[in-house]
Amino acid sequence: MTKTAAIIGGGVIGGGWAARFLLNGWNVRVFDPDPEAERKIGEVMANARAALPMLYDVALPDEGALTFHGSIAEAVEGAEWVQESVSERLDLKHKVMAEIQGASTAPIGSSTSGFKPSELQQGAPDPSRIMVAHPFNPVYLLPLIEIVPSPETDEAAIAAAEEILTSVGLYPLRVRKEIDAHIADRFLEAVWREALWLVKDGVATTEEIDNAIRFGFGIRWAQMGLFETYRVAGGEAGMRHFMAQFGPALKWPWTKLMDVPEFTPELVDMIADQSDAQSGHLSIRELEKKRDKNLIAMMRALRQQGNASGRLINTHQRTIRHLPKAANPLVTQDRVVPVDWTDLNGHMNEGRYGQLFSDAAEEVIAYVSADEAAPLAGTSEDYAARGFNYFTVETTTKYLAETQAGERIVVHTRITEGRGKKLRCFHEMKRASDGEVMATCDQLMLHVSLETRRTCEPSDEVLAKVEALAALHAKEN
Ligand SMILES: NC(=O)C1=CN([C@@H]2O[C@H](COP(=O)(O)OP(=O)(O)OC[C@H]3O[C@@H](n4cnc5c(N)ncnc54)[C@H](O)[C@@H]3O)[C@@H](O)[C@H]2O)C=CC1
Ligand SMILES: C[N+](C)(C)CC(=O)CC(=O)[O-]
Repeated sequence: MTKTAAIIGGGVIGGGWAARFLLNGWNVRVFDPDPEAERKIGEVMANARAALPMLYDVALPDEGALTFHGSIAEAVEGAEWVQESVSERLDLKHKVMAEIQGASTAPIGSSTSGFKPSELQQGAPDPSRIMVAHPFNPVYLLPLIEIVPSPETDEAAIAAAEEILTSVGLYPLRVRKEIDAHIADRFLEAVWREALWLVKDGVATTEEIDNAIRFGFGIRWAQMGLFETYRVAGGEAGMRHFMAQFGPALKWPWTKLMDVPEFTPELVDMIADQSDAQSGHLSIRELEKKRDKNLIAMMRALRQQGNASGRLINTHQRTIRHLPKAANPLVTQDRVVPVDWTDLNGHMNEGRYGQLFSDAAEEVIAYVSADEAAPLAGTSEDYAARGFNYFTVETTTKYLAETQAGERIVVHTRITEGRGKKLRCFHEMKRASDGEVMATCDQLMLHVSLETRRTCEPSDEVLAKVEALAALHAKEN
């Protein structure tokens, strides 16, 4: 049965939450008194629909239903999860929590950037169901959610939150003790404070500060964070040496510590003018699109390495992927062309067709070798772990129409020869929207032992599945 989330407050963050749940197959019920809320969420949804599917190599679940409601009580009806994302005012959050709990017993996550859960729980009918679930913008792409319970939050509610958020591809990080601004915003604020001083003191422009981040430590942080990065920087002696060498510098006046530059009109003008000079030629929507494409390309690179956010996406993908069903043809790919697959001609590069048809062949191998008892049942990875695979020895690809990033494509595969060690497939890549055939690939594979690295006969079970599929595909459609 389709699950339901209620989103209370549909601004920048509530819109992102709505998109994350909807694109993962949940129904979403929204309440926001702003008459513009529906339009704003529509714009976030458009960005999310263009972006999130590109992170995966399989189709996301069918989108849930998005509905708007006239009151909090109506919006939370039937919801398994309530996400509060109203403006950052404690009195408003208290009022909203009371209204939610007047109509629902579901666990509630608050998007608050700074308030502690015990502050949110003050005066609430049932504090045990309230916790902070702090996301990062854009919520539909960035996986981190800081889960901050107070001692009054019920363990079962926290466990439910962790399960729900993981199921939609998020990374719930439980914060051990409540503290103002949780973990990440404390860093962000410290960095921002320093940056304001550097601009005010004329040391750097907004663009130079951004360059100092994006050409250097910003890239490092995305894959190893802070401590692992510094451990490596300590050389062979690791963290102890790093601390001995750079620890004393913490006491030198490298930073302005807690001093905050006053937001005088001059400072605000200086920063806003520099920011306009840096990025004013692009609208916010254009900047969002640029940001989303860069994030997708970076996270897909981390997927290839199986690290950090990339590892999370790989794990999540396993939960939404399905083994192809016996059919003529077999549907071996259903996905959206990601931004990093295009080239300077602005279309999908020919090398990526090889990747796509290779992925389609992996699905055929997964189908014929599926062993329900095996740990990775239903993936070709599992067959390789059992010491066998098929190697490609010949392909002929025809490129029939241009393919753009963001297009949903399907691959239909037929087994044209399935005898002994031989497995020959004919793949047709089609545009999902109109069924136009955009490329074809004739691929011959041979069954191989990964131990001897030589061809060998498949087992009787695998061969029987290959032959049955070949017989099915020999029939006219
Ligand atoms: N903008 C950001 O970068 C991030 C914000 N947050 C947190 O998310 C929350 C929301 O922030 P934003 O989305 O940025 O603000 P926003 O101003 O874009 O959206 C707030 C929304 O709440 C709605 N609202 C006001 N009163 C309401 C009520 N009684 N019931 C339902 N909706 C109501 C407003 O109409 C507005 O659409 C805040 O707690 C903020 O700290 C968390 C992470 C990042
Ligand atoms: C600026 N902010 C404190 C609202 C930022 C966040 O809370 C998280 C983010 O997305 O950077």
